[in-house]
Amino acid sequence: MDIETGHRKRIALIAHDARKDELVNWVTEHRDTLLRHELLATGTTGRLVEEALQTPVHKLLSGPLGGDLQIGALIAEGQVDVLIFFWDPLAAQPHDPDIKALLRVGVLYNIPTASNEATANLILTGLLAVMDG
Ligand SMILES: O=C(CO)COP(=O)(O)O
Repeated sequence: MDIETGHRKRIALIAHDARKDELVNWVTEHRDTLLRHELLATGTTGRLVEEALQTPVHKLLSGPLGGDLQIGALIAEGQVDVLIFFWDPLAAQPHDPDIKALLRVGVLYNIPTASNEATANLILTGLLAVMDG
């Protein structure tokens, strides 16, 4: 897959079902900043973000069907700059091994990763602001 490179950063967005509303609210709040970058997401999350922002999102498979692994592979290939992953701390997921694999490569490749709004805000206001010059 070719994700546009250059000045724009590639931001992967993922949320488990119990936290999708939280992610949709967050992307809506930060719409102007996010629209300056390239967005990719797991299937269902991507559809919701597209609807909320009215902008195209590169959608991978749904998480339980391999979407986490696809985003992990893109991280390994150097095609993701930021990972925003609102995972569910209260419910077991059937694809837990895939989630672990994604989080593992995120650490391995030193990808700024947020699992909650507080950290996601810091990444946007800090890291992306610096990146944007
Ligand atoms: O399960 C997910 C991440 O582990 C998210 O997948 P969806 O965005 O397809 O719901």
